[in-house]
Amino acid sequence: MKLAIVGVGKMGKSILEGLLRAEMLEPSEIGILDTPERTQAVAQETGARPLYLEDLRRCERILLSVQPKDLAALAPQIAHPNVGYISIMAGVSTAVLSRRLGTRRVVRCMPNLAATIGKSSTAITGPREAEEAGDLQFARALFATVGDVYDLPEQLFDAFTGMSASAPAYVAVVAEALADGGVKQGIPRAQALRLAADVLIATGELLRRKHPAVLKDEVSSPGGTTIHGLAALEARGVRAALMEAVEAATLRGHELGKDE
Ligand SMILES: NC(=O)c1ccc[n+]([C@@H]2O[C@H](COP(=O)([O-])OP(=O)(O)OC[C@H]3O[C@@H](n4cnc5c(N)ncnc54)[C@H](O)[C@@H]3O)[C@@H](O)[C@H]2O)c1
Ligand code: PRO
Repeated sequence: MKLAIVGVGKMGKSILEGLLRAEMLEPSEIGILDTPERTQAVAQETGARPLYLEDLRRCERILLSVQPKDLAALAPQIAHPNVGYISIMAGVSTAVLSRRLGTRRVVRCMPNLAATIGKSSTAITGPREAEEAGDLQFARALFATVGDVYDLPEQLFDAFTGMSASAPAYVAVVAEALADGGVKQGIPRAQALRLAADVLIATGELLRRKHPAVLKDEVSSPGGTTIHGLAALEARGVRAALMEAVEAATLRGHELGKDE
């Protein structure tokens, strides 16, 4: 078995689907382990092989996509000397992974939910032993099947998590609030939600071509509608709120990574 995925929830399943879509591995080369019901359902849907804990020792690499709180109980059951580990757990450092799993063949990755549609931005880091064993190279290829991959120094991982990985939730709140604003002014709910999604997608495309400040200035006619809307946003401290959101999420990453 080339790869076992432990935890095929939202993220584990997205990555599984990405690597199957890209034909990086055959379904028969991938094993999955979750609750019995979830394992069965995802195996049936994707063709990946259902695994038991004892099968993991025969896998070349294991992708860990369980919650950080589940690592302590899980690690002793899955620690095998000849396996390379790839983790997407928020906050959990390569040092903690190494200690818990008893190997330096550990890779820390941080994708985001856009992996579901092949548009994740994924940060990757790992020690020399993971590079030498080909684990980093494997992880780069794996995450390239679900979007863009960036090598990132580990000290920036919690910041990357608080910004890029958490951002889909921040932006979803912005979309919902925009739609609420439209509904308050009389636009039907379904139409308001569609308009909010469309303008976020289009603005994302524009932001790839021009600086946010330029885009903002181009939309804001002198004495027009937008500058009045912007003044209201500034009065409510929207910039500070977003910066504080990234800081709070980054600090939570530090906390999640503390190993007792
Ligand atoms: N959701 C995101 O946007 C996102 C983004 C980047 C990273 N992450 C990280 O990815 C990891 C998974 O997040 P998710 O959103 O997919 O969570 P999830 O709850 O959807 O999936 C976790 C899965 O792990 C399974 N699981 C729990 N304990 C297990 C065990 N001992 N053995 C096998 N399976 C077990 C659960 O049944 C569940 O299906 C987390 O560590 C999170 O920090 C999440
Ligand atoms: N979702 C995970 C969390 O909220 C990690 C980043 C995105 O902890």
